[in-house]
Amino acid sequence: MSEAGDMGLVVVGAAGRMGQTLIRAIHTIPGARVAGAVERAGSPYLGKDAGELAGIGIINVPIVDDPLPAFAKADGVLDFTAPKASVEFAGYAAQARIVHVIGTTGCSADDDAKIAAAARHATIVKSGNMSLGVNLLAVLVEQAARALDSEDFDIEILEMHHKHKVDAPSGTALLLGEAAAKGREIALEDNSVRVRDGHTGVRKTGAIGFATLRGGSVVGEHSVILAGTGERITLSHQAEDRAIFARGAVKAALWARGKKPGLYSMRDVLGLS
Ligand SMILES: NC(=O)C1=CN([C@@H]2O[C@H](COP(=O)(O)OP(=O)(O)OC[C@H]3O[C@@H](n4cnc5c(N)ncnc54)[C@H](OP(=O)(O)O)[C@@H]3O)[C@@H](O)[C@H]2O)C=CC1
Ligand SMILES: O=C(O)C1=N[C@H](C(=O)O)C[C@H](O)C1
Repeated sequence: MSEAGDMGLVVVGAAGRMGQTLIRAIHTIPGARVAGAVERAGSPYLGKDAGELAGIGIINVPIVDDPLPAFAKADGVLDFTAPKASVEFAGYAAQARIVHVIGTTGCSADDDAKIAAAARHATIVKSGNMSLGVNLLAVLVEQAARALDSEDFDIEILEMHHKHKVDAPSGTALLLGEAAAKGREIALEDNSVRVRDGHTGVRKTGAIGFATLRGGSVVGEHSVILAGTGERITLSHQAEDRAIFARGAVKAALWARGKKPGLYSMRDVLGLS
C-alpha cells in the first residue's frame, strides 16, 4: 500500500463492460493509478494487459485471478462484478483494510448484510448508480414525493437497459424507489409493486410501481412518474456513456481514502446527504 501519492486502485471484473471503462477512467484522472486487474479463474482474459484490452495501450498491468496479492499492495478496489463476487471481495478488502467501491447491483438482503459486516474494517462506498445526475435526481424525487400527497399522486418508476443486463429492477430504479419512499415516510419493501400481470385489481393507494424494459445497447434510462388526476410530472435521467459511472467510482475511491471504515453512499461522496 502506498502512504502518499497516487491512489493505487485494483479493478475487479476488469474485462467487463464497466471494468474496461474503469481502466480508461483511472488512466485519465489525476491522483489515481491502476494497481491491479482481476478476473475470475478460467477467464480467457487472464494474462492480457488490462490497458490494451481497454483500448488505451499497454499499461503493464496483467489481468490475474488471485485478488489477495493485488489487494495487499493497493489502496482501493473498484468492483462492478456480480453479487456473490462483491461479497467475497468485501471480505478481502476488510482483511487488507482498504477502500472498496461497489457498483454491483442485484444484491440480496443477505449479500447486503455481509457487505455491511465487512464495512467494520473496510471503507466501503456502495451505490446502485455512481453518476452525479442520478444521485441529484434521487434528491429531487424525494422532495417531489414529500410534496405530493399519496392520495393525489401515484408513483411509478420506469427503466430501460441493454439486453445483457441480468438483474431487475435496476439498482438505480430501486435507489429512486427508496428516495420516493423516504419522501413519503414509508418502507419501500412494504409498498413496492415490482411485477404486474393478469387481473391485478385497481392500483393500491401509496404503492410505488416498477416497470422494466430490456433491449439493444441502452446504457441506462430511468423515469420517475408522479401521476395525478389531470396532470403528470416526470423526472428522468438518460445515461449516454458508461464513463459517467466510472468517473463517479474513481471520485468515490479518492473521497474514501483516509476515511474511517464504514458503509457510505454516493450521496455522502457528492455531499447530497
Ligand atoms: N452502480 C453503477 O453506477 C453501475 C452498476 N453497474 C453494475 O455493475 C455490474 C457489472 O456490469 P457490467 O460491467 O455491465 O457487466 P459485465 O458482465 O460486462 O462485467 C462483469 C465482469 O465481472 C466479472 N466477474 C464476475 N464474477 C467475478 C469474480 N468472482 N471474480 C472476478 N471477476 C468476476 C465478469 O466475468 P465473467 O464474464 O467471466 O462472469 C465480467 O468480466 C452489474 O451488477 C451492473 O448492474 C453497471 C453500471 C453502472
Ligand atoms: O447494468 C447496467 O448497465 C447498469 N446498472 C446499474 C443499475 O442497475 O441501475 C446502473 C446503470 O443504470 C447501468
